[in-house]
Amino acid sequence: MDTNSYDVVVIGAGPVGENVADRVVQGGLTAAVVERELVGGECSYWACMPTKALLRSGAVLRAARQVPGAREAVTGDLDVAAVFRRRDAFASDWKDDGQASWLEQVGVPLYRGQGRISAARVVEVTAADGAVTTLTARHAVVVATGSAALVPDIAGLREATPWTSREAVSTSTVPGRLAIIGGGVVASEMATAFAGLGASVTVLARDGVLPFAEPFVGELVTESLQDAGVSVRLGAEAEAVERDGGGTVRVTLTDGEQVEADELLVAIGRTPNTQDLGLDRIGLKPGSWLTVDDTLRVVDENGTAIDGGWLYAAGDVNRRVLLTHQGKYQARAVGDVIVARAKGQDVEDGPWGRHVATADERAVPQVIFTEPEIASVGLTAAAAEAAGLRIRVVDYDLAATAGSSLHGEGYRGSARMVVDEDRKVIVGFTLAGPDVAELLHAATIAVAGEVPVDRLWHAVPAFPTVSEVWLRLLEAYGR
Ligand SMILES: Cc1cc2nc3c(=O)[nH]c(=O)nc-3n(C[C@H](O)[C@H](O)[C@H](O)COP(=O)(O)OP(=O)(O)OC[C@H]3O[C@@H](n4cnc5c(N)ncnc54)[C@H](O)[C@@H]3O)c2cc1C
Ligand SMILES: NC(=O)c1ccc[n+]([C@@H]2O[C@H](COP(=O)([O-])OP(=O)(O)OC[C@H]3O[C@@H](n4cnc5c(N)ncnc54)[C@H](O)[C@@H]3O)[C@@H](O)[C@H]2O)c1
Repeated sequence: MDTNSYDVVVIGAGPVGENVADRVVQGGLTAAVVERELVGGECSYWACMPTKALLRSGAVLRAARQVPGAREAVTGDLDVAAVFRRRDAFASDWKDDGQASWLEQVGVPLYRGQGRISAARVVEVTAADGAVTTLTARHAVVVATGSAALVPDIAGLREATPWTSREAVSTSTVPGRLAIIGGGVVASEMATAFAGLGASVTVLARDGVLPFAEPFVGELVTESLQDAGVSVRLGAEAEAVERDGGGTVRVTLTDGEQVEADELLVAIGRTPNTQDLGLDRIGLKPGSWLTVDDTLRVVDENGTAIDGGWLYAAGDVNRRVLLTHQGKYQARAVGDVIVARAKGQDVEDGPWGRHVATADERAVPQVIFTEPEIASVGLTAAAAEAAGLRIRVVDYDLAATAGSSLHGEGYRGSARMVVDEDRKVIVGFTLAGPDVAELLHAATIAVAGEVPVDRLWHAVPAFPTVSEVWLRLLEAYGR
């Protein structure tokens, strides 16, 4: 048995773990990373990058078809094999040499295998050949093990070998008929992608389509999925599933109706990768999400850092926000706070301080790459009200800007600004429309920067761009 000591041991080399280790090393400490699969994690190989590659070709084709002059040049349909080849390249053909060598370059040793906490500050790594290496952390262990698709206990579902996001994202065949359980982000993006690739898609959206977003988001995405031939079954709940000898999957709904498909994708949320992590060795429950304080230190049910505070959790596994960019933001905060604590420096843990992830609560940006694209930051009107804020909501038809009419024919979209009336700052902003992703950061700056609405009148959007919606929203709000 080898024993190796580092200042920090990071379990999980997804986007978050990689960034924690890098940050710690930049701060002058040593760090090692443990990874059981591919360096780069879910995001690089089965989530963000390959899904967006699957979606992009269809989006470009739709965009070209909306512009006279370009439309005439489009004479065929998507080249499905070429779409999959591009996806493969974005998933680095499911090889992690590039990211593993980046770790080497930044001075972070990689231990391949299953990491398990065996005692305070001690991590055992079991390699594929069964060899065990023991790593000791002088200052901190950071759990960045991410999450996996949640498969619910629906009768017959597991036996029917459903797809999770992993299979959907990495397939190289388009099923003739694809049924999807769920109406969230994965369901909406994959319905968009596979409908574009030629599948006949049915979405079983028990709780609606994108129900956590502003209501117009679900309406617009549902409408456009239906225009693309997708059957969107709002309120449909799967009760039983079976796959027959011929490979057909039959989903029986609670109302007795049956939906048939060639593949079934389950997309109802995530479960933390903490099952086989040794949590029981330190008094925590295997399989549970790890609760953290504002400096990302794992805490017990009373909010007390466990065992003197050597254990941190960042990224999906702490359930604060299940998004890559937000996990990497946490990674920067957690890397810096571990360095500060190790060096006896001041910890800036007040709101918006250097060592906390305040934006997780009120300023999370997200883009959903459906048709139309959805770009949002901060609170929805409903969430702001639930948080007790006195708000005013301003809506604007995005298609009414000069920029959007130039963008393409039949532009459909909407924008909503949620203003905290007591502080006169924007606390939420949602855009739905073609190519709105790149408009989002302006809103993120306004929300995180708490820019007063009066000052925003001086932030003049260029003409003729879709960003002119900012001016229209301010005009509707008044001054
Ligand atoms: C289909 C899909 C599309 C998505 N698209 C987007 C998007 O467009 N934008 C966005 O921001 N987010 C997106 N997300 C979310 C994003 O993928 C996650 O938020 C992100 O991957 C979380 O990063 P992480 O490092 O916390 O975890 P992960 O990426 O899950 O990485 C964790 C790593 O830890 C390893 N690991 C786990 N347990 C152990 C152990 N015991 N020992 C050793 N190694 C271990 C795993 O193998 C993995 O490599 C998407 C998610 C899905 C499912
Ligand atoms: N573009 C992006 O930013 C992007 C893309 C994909 C995934 N993600 C992230 O990945 C995570 C996982 O995505 P997801 O779509 O799996 O989860 P989700 O939380 O977005 O949506 C899951 C949906 O399934 C519904 N649901 C829950 N249990 C159900 C059941 N038993 N039967 C039917 N419906 C049920 C929920 O009401 C919810 O609407 C999300 O948190 C998301 O942030 C992000």
